[in-house]
Amino acid sequence: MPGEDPTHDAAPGAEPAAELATELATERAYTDTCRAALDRTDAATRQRVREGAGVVTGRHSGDAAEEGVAGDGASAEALGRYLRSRAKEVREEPDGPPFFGRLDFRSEGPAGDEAGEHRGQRYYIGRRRVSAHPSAPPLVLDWRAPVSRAFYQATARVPQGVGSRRRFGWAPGGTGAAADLTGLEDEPLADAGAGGDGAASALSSGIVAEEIERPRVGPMRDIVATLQPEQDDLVRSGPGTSLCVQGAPGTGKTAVGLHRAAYLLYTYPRRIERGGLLVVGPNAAFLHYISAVLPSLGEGGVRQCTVADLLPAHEVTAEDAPDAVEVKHDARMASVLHRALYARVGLPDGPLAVPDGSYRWRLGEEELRAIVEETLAQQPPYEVGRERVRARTVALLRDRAERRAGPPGGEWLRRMGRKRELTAFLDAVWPRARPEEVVAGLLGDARVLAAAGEGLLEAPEQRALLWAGRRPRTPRTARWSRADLLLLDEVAGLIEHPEESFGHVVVDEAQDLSPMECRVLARRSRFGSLTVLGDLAQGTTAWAARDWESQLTHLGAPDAVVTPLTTGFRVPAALVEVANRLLGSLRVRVPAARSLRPGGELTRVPVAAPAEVPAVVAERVRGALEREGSVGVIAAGARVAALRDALSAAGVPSEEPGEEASAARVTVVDAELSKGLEYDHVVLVEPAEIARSGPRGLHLLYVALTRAVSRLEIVGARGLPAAVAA
Ligand SMILES: Nc1ncnc2c1ncn2[C@@H]1O[C@H](COP(=O)(O)OP(=O)(O)OP(=O)(O)O)[C@@H](O)[C@H]1O
Repeated sequence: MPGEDPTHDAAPGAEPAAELATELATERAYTDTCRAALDRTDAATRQRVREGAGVVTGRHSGDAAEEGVAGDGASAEALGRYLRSRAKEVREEPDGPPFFGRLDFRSEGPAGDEAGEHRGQRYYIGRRRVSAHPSAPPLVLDWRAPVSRAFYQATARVPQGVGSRRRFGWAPGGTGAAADLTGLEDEPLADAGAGGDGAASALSSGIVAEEIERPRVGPMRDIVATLQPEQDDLVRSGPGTSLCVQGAPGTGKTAVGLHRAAYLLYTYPRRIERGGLLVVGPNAAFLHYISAVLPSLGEGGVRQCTVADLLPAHEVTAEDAPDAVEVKHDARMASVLHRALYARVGLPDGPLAVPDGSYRWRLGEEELRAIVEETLAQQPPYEVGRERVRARTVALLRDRAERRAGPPGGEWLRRMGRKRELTAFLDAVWPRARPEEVVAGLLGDARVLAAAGEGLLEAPEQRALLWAGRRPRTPRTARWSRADLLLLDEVAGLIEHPEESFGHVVVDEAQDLSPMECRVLARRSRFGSLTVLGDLAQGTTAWAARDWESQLTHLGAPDAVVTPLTTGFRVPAALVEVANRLLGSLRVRVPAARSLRPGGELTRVPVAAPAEVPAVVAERVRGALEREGSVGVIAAGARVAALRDALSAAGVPSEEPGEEASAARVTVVDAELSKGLEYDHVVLVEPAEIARSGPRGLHLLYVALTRAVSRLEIVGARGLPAAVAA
């Protein structure tokens, strides 16, 4: 590492202007060095990919070597894949600042000893590793490298050997060229007697405060330069651990989940990439909003989808009544379907005779029965069970044959396994099953449903499930509803484990998943781990979880540790206070949020007559547009169309959430879809309507109240719901 003065202890703002200017000039020169190295590495990577071989260099090279991708003769195919994926990033990765932080480790004093092998070293930290040459020491370390951890975790009380932490300020929207480096800030650590912890240091950093306050435009950004210690702890937990983050609104759950994904991919590329990493979000608008974060962290190619995207690809042509939807999402359905499937298995009702040339082998009913019963008791997937019965029946035949004429050969065994009589026996006791057949058989037949549902489903629930008018002639012609696809997936999973299985799954807004949806994910992460993100207070679906314990069990991660995050980075204090009033009415136990951001503007705009609301909203939006940042108009779903019309009549262009970048700064959003999103200025329309929009209306209002980064205007003719007004 270059650098003659690793213990540069300038206090923030204490430097004379001339000294700061010199420092800035030095850091700009370093920026140029990094950019030149990056350009060379990218060109070299492209060249190697064109040639289809070579040695992995530059970013990720450290972990790739550790993991043996390049070094130990692991297949050329793996190397090719690796290079191709890297080259893809080279092209796709947007330009940006080559580094955002610097660590100067101490060379003397007690903290110098703590520094260990890093004693006296200076490290720059960035989104990706930068090196001038594969064998040269890196110019910039990847933020995920082990030593970078001190950048996030070192405090004056526990300096971890760090003498000073430097943060860099870059012009927003710049390309990360030297001229875009606009400021720097030093934080001396390891000064005996200095107080403070991570959070205090974050608040005292002007650069962090500026980043948190920066107006929100476009999709979500990464927070890698300003991750807080408690967030970093979650990000860096190992691949074998499932964790659950119960985070109040705006505490960075989504950000933490995405950064953990990037961390796992970097640190455990083989383990995680083998299975693949999956990010699950509630809807397309949300996925669009978060889609740029992983690529900006250098990780393209991660699958980001909804639970519905994972389900069997049948066309949805039927719609369920609400009571049917509710039962189909209920955990009891898993047991009902299990029974319906296994109701097909029967015990043998006689002996089995299998011809073998001029001879006939006879197997007795008792021994056949034992095979079926024992296989059932082992609870293998249904299809595995069928093959197990076949194999064990053939083994019985082999014993007979062996006693008569010595051990038969492999060919004989294969021939026996394919015997018509044996397959007929299997079809009788353990018939093949297809998910469509099982589900159609259950929903289309009151007797089958009554048998499978006995003791599990009440009579009205069974009636709600039963296909009355739309009973199909065959499972092929069945018309499936959205919820039916969950049932089909469940049965498919009982028949055979899904082929698609992920090394790690990040689930956002997990409180909103039904038990049956949770099971879709549990099936696909059987050998992996989960990052479960959510907020019980923001549960708005009919089946939203009221506690994490049961939700985590449905997700197949009952041992996941639940960690609360309560420090909010989005909603300012004055607005958090309003939202917190609602918590008492929500019937869930969650710690209240507190805001890292002081201030916030709350305006109430009472409207005299309901008919005037759209025009008043348009007027307020026009006012909001005079200031910087995004504007979100949040309302009950039924109002959205009228509000869009009112805005367009007033000459204000607006868009729907998730639309590809357009010029509009205004988004009109159904409260249901506002989850996970944020706007600098929110115009909340008729909160009383949102509160009354269903059994979870107050939760929905809580979501809507917590979307504003700076300003919240509440517009309506119907007053505030009592729970908030209190
Ligand atoms: N350490 C941080 N530094 C800067 N900004 C941060 C930090 N943590 C979170 N933020 C910002 O706070 C906002 C909220 O983050 P995020 O959407 O991840 O929160 P959340 O807990 O998922 O919120 P919600 O529950 O409302 O969906 C985002 O703009 C995010 O970039």
